[in-house]
Amino acid sequence: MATAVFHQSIGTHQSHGHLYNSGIHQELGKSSVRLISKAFEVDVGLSRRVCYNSGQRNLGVIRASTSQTSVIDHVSSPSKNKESESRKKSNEAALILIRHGESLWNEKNLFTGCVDVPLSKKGVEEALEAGKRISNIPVDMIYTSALIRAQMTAMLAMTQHRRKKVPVMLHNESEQARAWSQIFSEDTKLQSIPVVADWRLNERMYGELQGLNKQETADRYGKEQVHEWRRSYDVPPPNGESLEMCAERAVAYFKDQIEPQLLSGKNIMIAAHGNSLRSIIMYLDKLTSQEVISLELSTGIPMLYIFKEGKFTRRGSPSAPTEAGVYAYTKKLALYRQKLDEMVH
Ligand SMILES: O=C(O)[C@@H](CO)OP(=O)(O)O
Repeated sequence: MATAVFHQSIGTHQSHGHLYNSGIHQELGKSSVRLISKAFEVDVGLSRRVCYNSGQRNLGVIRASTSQTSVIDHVSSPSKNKESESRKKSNEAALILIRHGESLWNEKNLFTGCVDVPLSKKGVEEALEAGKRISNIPVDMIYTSALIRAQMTAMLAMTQHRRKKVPVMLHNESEQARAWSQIFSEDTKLQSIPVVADWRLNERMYGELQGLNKQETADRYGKEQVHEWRRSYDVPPPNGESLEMCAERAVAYFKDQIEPQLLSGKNIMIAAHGNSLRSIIMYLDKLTSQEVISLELSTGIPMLYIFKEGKFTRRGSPSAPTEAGVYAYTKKLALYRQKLDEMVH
């Protein structure tokens, strides 16, 4: 299978698969970073449990704790056999993936990971531009990470959408948050797009590299070592997540929460991060752990997939709202665009 590369590639370095030098833990250790790592470790622990459960595909417990919303229609969790049947008969749905626009730490060339940094001015512009590119594609639900740069990107992009529905953040963190954020008008609900934020779509936790300058780190530990930390599949950066570990929670979340929505015909946008999206694309495009090494995602470039009969087909990136080709991919997309045109005239 040809290696999938979106927009640009950083080259063809090979992963050597050897372990990182454990001495680096002491050298790079910073108490603030440690705190973040600790907080995250708790979550990673939980995700492991989620992953074991997710093998069964019937996730009553996880669903109950994460998918109650005031705006979303509930999708029941089908049993394994029924699921493969319903996959075959599934409705067609669009899936848009967007890596957040440039952040203030991308601008400074710092490892960011789970540090919660906002977009730069350029990132804001990229998010608006991404929004223009997808302004004719239907979006029924939005998933973002728990990090502000992905959330800003999703919200800014939606300001450009021609359908003018209002993205509404769902707050299911407590009973009170849920109760206090209810919408009491069915009409208003219909004009809203539920936005689900979940930490499992977060950037991979970069461990003790978080906050360090990428160039300085390469100068200090060698280009090859740093490339291995950044792009290999199974070598984690010091005290951080490898892509494989990131996939354990991001792909599990995608399968458990997002795929059922696609199966029911909902058009979905996911605004997330370079590495959480690399792991999801690896799953969608069935890339090998060798192929994913050269998969690079640029900031603010939307990628369109069509989900039909249980299969994901990558349709590339719409380059402009006026571009005819993208909307001709499927009848449904063409019709949607036509409706939007009629609404305006
Ligand atoms: O710093 C990070 O969090 C990521 C994305 O910007 O870096 P990398 O390019 O190494 O995946």
